Amino acid sequence: MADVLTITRPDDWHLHLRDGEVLPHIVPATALQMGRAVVMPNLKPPVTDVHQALAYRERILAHVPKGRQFDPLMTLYLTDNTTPQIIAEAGASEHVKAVKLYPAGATTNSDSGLTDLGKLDDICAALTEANMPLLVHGEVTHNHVDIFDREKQFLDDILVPLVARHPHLKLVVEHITTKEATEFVNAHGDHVGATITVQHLAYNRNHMLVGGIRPHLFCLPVLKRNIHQQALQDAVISGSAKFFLGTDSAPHAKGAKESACGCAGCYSAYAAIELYAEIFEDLGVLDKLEGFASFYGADFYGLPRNTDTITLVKEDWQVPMEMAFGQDVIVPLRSGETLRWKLRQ
Ligand SMILES: NC(=O)N[C@@H](CC(=O)O)C(=O)O
Ligand SMILES: [Zn+2]
Ligand SMILES: [Zn+2]
Repeated sequence: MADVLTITRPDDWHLHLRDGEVLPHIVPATALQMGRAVVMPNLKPPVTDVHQALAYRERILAHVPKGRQFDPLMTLYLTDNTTPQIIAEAGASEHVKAVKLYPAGATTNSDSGLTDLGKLDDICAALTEANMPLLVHGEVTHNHVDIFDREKQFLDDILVPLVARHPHLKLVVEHITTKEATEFVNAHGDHVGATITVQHLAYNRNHMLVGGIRPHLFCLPVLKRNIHQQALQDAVISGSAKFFLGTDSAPHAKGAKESACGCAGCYSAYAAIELYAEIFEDLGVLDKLEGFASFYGADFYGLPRNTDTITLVKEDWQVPMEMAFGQDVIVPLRSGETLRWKLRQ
């Protein structure tokens, strides 16, 4: 088995960088690996127009290590006040690449999200016109729907009719977690894709709940049963260009996760490509890593593929138990464990 793996530089098509005093601890991790990242807009308050997105982008760029060319691809947060005019402005801007739909109450900082999904039609028409993708956190939020069924129900109730009404809309179902989501994506044309995280490939709900509750594996959409994990693994094994890398790396301070009401989100960006490499190798498809990590997302967004490369070497290293996070600390995914691949810097 090869001990050195050189691939085209990857991109992260779903990333939370947060803001303020944690940026110096969070931005370099991704900038050292990835050429670009789609930066999620769920700040407090959320990023809702081009002006705010460009200001946030500058705050991010201030923490990119010298000598690295890292391009943050910005997104706007859809609220009840988003207009087709705002979408058109985003479409005309060089640095805003997509719009993110959070159903109100679905996840971290989603309280400004869309309360009336009926408003989506005008937005989708404007997005189609601008050839910009709609990124969705695909979960319904009704109290009576079981948390493990919320993604499937969103597909059935919202996305199936939406893509039927907007057949040319580019749609990314973010951080998919179910067999049904892989089927939905596969059943549609090239304009429907999905991101897949490290944690949803590597774990199922047993890992989170058997033998004690592991708050650092809690993210949204929540880990599902093993047949769903296997469906996601099958999606990447298939090598289909509809599925691409999106870490959904979502750091929260240790205390906010190890709490009576713990926050959702896993921090994987510190070693994103190494973590995916290990999974792809375990699945016997290391040769499919480059397409998933470096080609298919760029192709979907209609952006050029990166032209430089990164090299991973087979070298055991131990993940720290904690990492700096502003005044706080964060517990990274696989903290204290040994990883097999290391990015050569
Ligand atoms: N994935 C998560 O569990 N959390 C994300 C929000 C999100 O992507 O849904 C976060 O911002 O913390
Ligand atoms: Zn989400
Ligand atoms: Zn996310």
